[in-house]
Amino acid sequence: MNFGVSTSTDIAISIPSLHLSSSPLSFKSSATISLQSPRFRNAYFGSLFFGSRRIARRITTVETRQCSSKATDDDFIIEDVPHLADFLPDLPSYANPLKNSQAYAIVKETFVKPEDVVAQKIVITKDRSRGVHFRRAGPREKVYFKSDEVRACVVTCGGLCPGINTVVREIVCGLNFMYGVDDILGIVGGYRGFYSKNTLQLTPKVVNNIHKHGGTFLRTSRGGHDTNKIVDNIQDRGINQVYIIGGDGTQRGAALIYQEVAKRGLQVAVAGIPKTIDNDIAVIDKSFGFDTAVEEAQRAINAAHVEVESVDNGVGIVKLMGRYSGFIATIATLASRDVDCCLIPESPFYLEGTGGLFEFIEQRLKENGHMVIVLAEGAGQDYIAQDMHTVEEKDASGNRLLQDVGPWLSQKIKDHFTKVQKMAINMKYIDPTYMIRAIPSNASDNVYCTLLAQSAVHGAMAGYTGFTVGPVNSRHAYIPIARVTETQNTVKLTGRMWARLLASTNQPSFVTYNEALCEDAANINNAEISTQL
Ligand SMILES: Nc1ncnc2c1ncn2[C@@H]1O[C@H](COP(=O)(O)OP(=O)(O)O)[C@@H](O)[C@H]1O
Ligand SMILES: O=P(O)(O)OC[C@H]1O[C@](O)(COP(=O)(O)O)[C@@H](O)[C@@H]1O
Ligand SMILES: [Mg+2]
Repeated sequence: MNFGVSTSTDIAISIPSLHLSSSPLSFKSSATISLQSPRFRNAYFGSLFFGSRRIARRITTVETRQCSSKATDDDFIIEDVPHLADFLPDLPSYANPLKNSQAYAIVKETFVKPEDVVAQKIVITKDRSRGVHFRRAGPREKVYFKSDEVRACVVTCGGLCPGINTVVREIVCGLNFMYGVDDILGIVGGYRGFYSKNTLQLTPKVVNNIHKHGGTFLRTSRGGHDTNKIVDNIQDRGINQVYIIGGDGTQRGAALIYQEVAKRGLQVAVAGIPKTIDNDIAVIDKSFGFDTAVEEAQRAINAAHVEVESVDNGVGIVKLMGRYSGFIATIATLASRDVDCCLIPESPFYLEGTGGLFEFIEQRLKENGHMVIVLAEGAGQDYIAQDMHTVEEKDASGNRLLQDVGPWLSQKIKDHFTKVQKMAINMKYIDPTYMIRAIPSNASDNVYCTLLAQSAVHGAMAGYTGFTVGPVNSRHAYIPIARVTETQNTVKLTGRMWARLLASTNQPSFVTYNEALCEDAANINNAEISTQL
């Protein structure tokens, strides 16, 4: 790895954020540090097996002979994931059986190098910090499980999303075809299934066709996470690899399972695969099924447009999913070009007065005779609560239950134009909410799901645990679970994506720059963290 300096000289580095090494480590920059060396791992994991390790490396001595780039001090941070050997130091390792597999026999570099990392910041400025890096996903030379000793399980939790069945299928096939594992259990009905339901035996044959169907073959649920009962069950059943497919709530639950497993000193790898239709999972580029959902949303938007184009003063409203994050609405709007206005949870809007929604609707109706509004289900929730004096309710997982913004907004618009403006409008309201997530994934999401599943399998076999897998700047990485649960991914009002949307629809932005800054900060900090288990 080249740290932006010479490729052939010795580089002395020290690790200032960690007090475990008093003398700087010295290594060849071309071969780089071995993250898997027992010295490295034991030194930095001993007391830290509950969380991610944030390892800041400052290159303190640099000689530049071959490289033209400027030699400067440089921050290089790796946020690494735990490994079973951190709390089971005597764990034996074995040669990876992939070496002998037909699929990988002709691959030039079968195994990912221990020092390969994925940069979170892809656009960097010369002389500025390179930021955070994650361990690259993929098969490792050594595995920490014998194939015939693996007893894996797969569970799916939370809401549906296109592609869940593909991930389940590919975990089963990946374990079986790549690593010869044939003891794989399906946990039925989400987290509570660990202690309240019988398991299913999963084989490549059993899961062969499930990717062609929407939903989850394993069924799912909200609530019911009881860490002790779950880990007792894992222990009782002799499970040693746990694959957990779910969103932010699920990943929080997975982190607790990992911690309990580590506390009990069990040789159990816990791997999270992020799933959510809302695309609200931090760090990763995009969640699987999102593109499929956006594509399906186009059909609803198109229908709304056709309807309102054919009548006088047609106002179409399409409500799409997005509890706290308006990604589906934003991207569906950008993709469609038939949308006049997009309303998302991150951006508060107002109806009356100058710059308000009513004024904009009136203007568009005068100009075009019709208009289409795309509405994320989480938009305007505070507005509705104020207007209707509603009491906040939560679902079994602790997520806020939303007020139905679609009918509320439709009624407000109708009332305003009939009563106040004395203008008849033709309202067409379409709510395809569940239709966009209850479908099988499209081709590209299927490929994405396969990569996620195979990366998770490689990671667990290699002994990594407490990780979530996902693409970071298009490269799959192992990300510490805590990193994906500490914040939620939201549409940034001060970002270029939202600016592109505003430029494309030419809708009012409803907020000033300073308000947008505040909203962005609040959306990150106030992201509701479900606590009810
Ligand atoms: N903070 C938490 N700690 C432990 N488990 C949680 C937490 N939040 C949610 N869960 C569990 O994760 C599962 C799914 O959570 P939910 O929020 O419904 O969906 P998602 O994972 O898709 O966001 C539920 O079984 C829930 O009990
Ligand atoms: O009716 P359900 O199944 O609780 O799901 C509704 C919610 O699920 C979501 O799809 C998000 O689900 P997750 O939190 O599981 O990703 C939201 O968009 C929506 O508000
Ligand atoms: Mg969620």
